[in-house]
Amino acid sequence: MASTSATQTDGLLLDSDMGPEAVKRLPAGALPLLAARIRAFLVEKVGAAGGHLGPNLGVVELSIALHRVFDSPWDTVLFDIGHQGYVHKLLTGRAGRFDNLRQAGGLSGYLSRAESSHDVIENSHASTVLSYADGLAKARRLAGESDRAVVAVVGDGALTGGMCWEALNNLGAAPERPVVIVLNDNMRSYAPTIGALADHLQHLRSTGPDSIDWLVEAGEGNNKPRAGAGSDSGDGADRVSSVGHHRRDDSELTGPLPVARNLFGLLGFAYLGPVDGHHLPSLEEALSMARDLRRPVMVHAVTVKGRGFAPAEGDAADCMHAVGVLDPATGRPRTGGDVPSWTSVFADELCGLGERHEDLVAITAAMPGPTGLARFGERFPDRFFDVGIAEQHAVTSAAGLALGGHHPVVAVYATFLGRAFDQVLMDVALHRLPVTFVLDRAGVTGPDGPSHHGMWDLTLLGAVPGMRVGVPRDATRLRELLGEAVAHSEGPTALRFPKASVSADIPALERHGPLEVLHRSAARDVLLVAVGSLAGPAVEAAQYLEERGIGVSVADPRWVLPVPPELLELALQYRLVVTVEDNTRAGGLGTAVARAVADAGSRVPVRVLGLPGRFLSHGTRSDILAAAGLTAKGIASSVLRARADRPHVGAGQ
Ligand SMILES: Cc1ncc(C[n+]2csc(CCOP(=O)(O)OP(=O)(O)O)c2C)c(N)n1
Ligand SMILES: CC(=O)[C@@H](O)[C@H](O)COP(=O)(O)O
Ligand SMILES: [Mg+2]
Repeated sequence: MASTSATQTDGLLLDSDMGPEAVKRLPAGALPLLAARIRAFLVEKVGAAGGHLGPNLGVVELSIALHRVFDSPWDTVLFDIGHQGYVHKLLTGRAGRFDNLRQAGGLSGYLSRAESSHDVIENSHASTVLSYADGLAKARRLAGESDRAVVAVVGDGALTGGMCWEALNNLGAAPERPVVIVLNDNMRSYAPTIGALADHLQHLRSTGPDSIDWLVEAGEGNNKPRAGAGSDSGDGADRVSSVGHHRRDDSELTGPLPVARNLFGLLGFAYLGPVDGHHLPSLEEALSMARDLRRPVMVHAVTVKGRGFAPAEGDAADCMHAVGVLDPATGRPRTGGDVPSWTSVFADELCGLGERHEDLVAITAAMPGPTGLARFGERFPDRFFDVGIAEQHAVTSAAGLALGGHHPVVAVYATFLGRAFDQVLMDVALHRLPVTFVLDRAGVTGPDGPSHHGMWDLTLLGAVPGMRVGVPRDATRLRELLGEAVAHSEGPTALRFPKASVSADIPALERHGPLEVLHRSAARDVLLVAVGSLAGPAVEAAQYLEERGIGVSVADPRWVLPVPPELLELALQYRLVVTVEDNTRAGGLGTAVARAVADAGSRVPVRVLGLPGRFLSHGTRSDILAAAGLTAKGIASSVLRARADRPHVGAGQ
């Protein structure tokens, strides 16, 4: 085999237009150098911009092998979540675009059909990939294109999500639809993956192919047992890699397939593995076999999250799952102010409440660290539950805990609550159960793009009978509202706060029930109703307008949904009401206030300020809020425009 010089490899492989064909043409001997170059590239670019470093370092060889064995985009290679798609992007002509990774107008941190025909799933919510694969495989078969492979890459964490098992139930029963599932098993979500599935994967990893007791040959159904493949059964099996992928001679590919005695084999999948997910020859062998089997198959690849970058591999917390700007030499964060985050205020307060309320329990869906529940779990291990990436289960399990006399706190990112809306509505609210939902990353999150903005929770929760939604404007109100929420036993409550440094405290001038007045004008011109952290910009806007002779008062309802009667009473005293929320305008607080004012028979105009009713691309939180007019300047401009539209409306009309 001709040796490939480093220069040629370097020059050829990470050019901005390098595509899968170039990767296929590479001699096997050049691949370790390609992998090393990709790792160095990832550390440099993700260290400079922030992003998902650990997950992508773990799939370098897997992504190379996928693009050498399959012909994307003729074959479809799907990634679950897509946070581990950087290497795929590098191998599909986008190496030159990583300098503005996750920045407005730049490369998305997830897959993007606008970027490439090689990208399919844009949704970053976990556990969807097998269902997409099921649908695509059906479409390929109906089009007579079953020769186009459908490959689904799913993580061990995502496999704890219920949707995966709904899809496996369908895929395993359809031998005529040859979906290739690639399980990227790095034993972690953020933290180590929990549950019986994780235990089963550990069994498969630790016992190697001998764990595959070839029970019976498929097809004729004869019951001739076969020795464990990969052992010294003398059946010609030989290990291709250290982890234990075994090799069968070609005759076995055409003959009836044995059934592996493991979860996937018993569900109808051929099982190939465990394969060393960093050993390229084994990966290419297993993926080629999977491709040629022409039936549903699970390739179990064992990888290391953060592989090849010591600070990530050794990071016990989360293997640098998602990082900010780093020093590539040390892996240490370059930024990181000392202003506490909303999450840290919540984490501390919940621990304090846990001391005072023995009925308090906490539930996370595989995100103890990012949601702040890890501290509660360390303090109260018996009252803390990580259920895996399983928000639907988290919510209904919380309902069960509430039925058992506890007050569960379910902490999830706001965007992921949508996954469990039916459970919130029918398993919790219908039974009027005391469950508190704490929605972190509410509103615009920024670099994680459209499926990560938490911009629909007020709309969803506003439709839930008996649900009370609190939105703190600062740390003091977060502590107050959390205490009020866990003391509320007549039904569910929810609190939401953004991915940001916590806002400076804004004292109240007056208190009317749950509502606080933050800025009072003698003239009852305009009432600004500010939701949560937008109170600061609203007060700033009011001060700006007051200097220009326009009387603006600012109210913070604190408990925003259902609309407090005190808010309606106040609104009816003004000539114009303007609501401001970090939520889609479609059906949030503003819509509820407008409806309450109309239902009261009043003609006071209500102008709703919020996020536009469309998907918002990635960028910084501040830029996206500014573009939506949700800054002091934007709010002031909107008030001026609203007044100009209705110059003569009197108070209380
Ligand atoms: C429904 C949902 N819940 C939570 C998350 C947050 N999240 C992003 S990546 C991740 C861990 C995924 O673990 P795994 O599937 O094993 O992939 P890995 O990061 O290990 O490659 C989680 C929980 C999500 N994207 N979707
Ligand atoms: C992919 C995923 O869902 C998260 O890892 C996402 O990147 C949010 O991370 P933050 O915790 O930085 O908001
Ligand atoms: Mg994982």
